Amino acid sequence: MPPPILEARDLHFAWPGMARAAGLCGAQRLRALDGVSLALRPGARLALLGANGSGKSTLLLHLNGTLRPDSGVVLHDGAPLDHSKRGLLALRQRVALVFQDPDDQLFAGTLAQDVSFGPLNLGLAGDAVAQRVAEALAAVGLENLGEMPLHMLSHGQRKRAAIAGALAMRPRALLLDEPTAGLDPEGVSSLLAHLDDLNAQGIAILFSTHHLDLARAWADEAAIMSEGRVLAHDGGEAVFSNEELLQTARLRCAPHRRAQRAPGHA
Ligand SMILES: Nc1ncnc2c1ncn2[C@@H]1O[C@H](COP(=O)(O)OP(=O)(O)OP(=O)(O)O)[C@@H](O)[C@H]1O
Repeated sequence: MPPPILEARDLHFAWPGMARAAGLCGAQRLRALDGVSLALRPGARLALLGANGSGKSTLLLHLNGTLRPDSGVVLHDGAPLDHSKRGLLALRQRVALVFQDPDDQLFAGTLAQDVSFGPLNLGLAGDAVAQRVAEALAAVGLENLGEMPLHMLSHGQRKRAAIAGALAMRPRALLLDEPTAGLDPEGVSSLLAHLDDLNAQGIAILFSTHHLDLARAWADEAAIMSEGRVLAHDGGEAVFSNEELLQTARLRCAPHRRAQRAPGHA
């Protein structure tokens, strides 16, 4: 098995104010991450599954160095992350995170301007930047929309634009937080096809979701998060067929039954 590109080892993390909030509402949960370990290997197709609030986004923010753990360590190619400005710039050329809400990521006037931000920041020359922008837009099927103002793109197009911005850094690992949220079925299938192409080019892909069917359809391996812990990380079917595990992680629930109306009730 190849060594991991990224590895989280025993991460603990509490958001500021979490303990106080837990006290106020009587909750038991004091930390967003409670001893998380997870490895992402070259070429992986890994789904990070968990119910709302299980800690997926918090973990992804640790994997790209945005957050620093209270304890534990994230390794990139076997070395602890360097959180200096220079270290993070180097990391983000290798590991790109795409946020759940594209509007947290996109900010420049036109699509092409936005996607060129990362390469420009690397100090690349104009031709090299243009080349990267063209490649990234083509990889997500937005090659004809480069001059479009961002606010004129649909939500699905903005999701793909955010991925293009990440790809322009030519990463080896792409971390996607709920990439299908807000997409219609056609948008989901087109996004998965783009992810297939990227993975075929050797990019390791980790995406978070709470949709079991989606994870089952796309991923080779799955990690299940619950209450700030990784309960299991294994080949897809070993995880997806473990009903007890899926129920513990609140990824399966009893079907909703509509209440019966009283006889004679109009
Ligand atoms: N900015 C924040 N400030 C304080 N607490 C936060 C913040 N972001 C997340 N949390 C808390 O951290 C825990 C984990 O949240 P996180 O967003 O990582 O979960 P998630 O699995 O990504 O959820 P979702 O599927 O709803 O996006 C939750 O208890 C949440 O309330």
